[in-house]
Amino acid sequence: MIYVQDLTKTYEDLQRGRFVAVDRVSFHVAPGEIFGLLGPNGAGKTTVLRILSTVLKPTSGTARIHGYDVAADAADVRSRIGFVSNNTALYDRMTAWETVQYFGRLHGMRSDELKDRLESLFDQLRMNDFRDVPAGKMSTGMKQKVSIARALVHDPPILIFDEATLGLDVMVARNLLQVIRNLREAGKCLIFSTHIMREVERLCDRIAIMHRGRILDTGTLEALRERHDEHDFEDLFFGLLSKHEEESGEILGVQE
Ligand SMILES: Nc1ncnc2c1ncn2[C@@H]1O[C@H](COP(=O)(O)OP(=O)(O)OP(=O)(O)O)[C@@H](O)[C@H]1O
Repeated sequence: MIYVQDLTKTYEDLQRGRFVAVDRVSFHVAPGEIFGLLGPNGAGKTTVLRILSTVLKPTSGTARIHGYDVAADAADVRSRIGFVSNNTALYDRMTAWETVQYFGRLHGMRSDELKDRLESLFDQLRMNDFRDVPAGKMSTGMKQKVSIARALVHDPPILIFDEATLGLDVMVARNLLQVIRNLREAGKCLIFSTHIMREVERLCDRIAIMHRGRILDTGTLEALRERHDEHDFEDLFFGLLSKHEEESGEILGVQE
């Protein structure tokens, strides 16, 4: 289970001064659910996910993963999550098998248990034909599969996908979406962040629409359509963003 309450992150930036990248964001994700975080570039998605994965500390607010606080119990949180982004660095000289094995060992897995887990993961993700290929010679799609296997090796209950389909061809991207659906069937708690509306429509059980650090609305696709009286999801998305821009503009206007 993931609980996020009033999460806020500010950055000190030379150009912008004190900049609020994430502004009082709240949501929860249940086991067996795919929660979509949808927003344009700069909305704050990656910042939220980095806080959940304990890489960044929140400025205020709380996030709990499986009962553990991301700031106070970082090690407990890290052992319970798998994080997949589109730019995971891999060691060029390590093969697919060695890479995933290495991360399994880091998670303290025993050799016999790890061997079985690797066999099953390499089958599931169809990675056997490049088991012994070093990362330096892999295609983007192969590398992405290694990153997914690496995130899944310790069988975490929580999985976070940050723009994970970026740069993948349609076959590999579809395959990844199917892997995510299978993980939902297995009862995992999943967050999937993207700016691609179609992926969210096809995959996510509930969706949060994020813009300029704020969640503008959250719900199932049906609930969002009903609430905003708009069937076309793209129109709904742009409508919400424009309304938010107008409202922020008005507030700025008053202050000036
Ligand atoms: N280290 C940092 N210092 C200052 N500002 C930052 C820093 N990291 C991110 N930001 C700013 O915070 C805002 C949110 O960025 P974030 O990467 O979380 O958005 P995003 O929704 O993931 O966007 P994208 O899809 O482009 O990755 C942006 O305006 C970004 O410039």
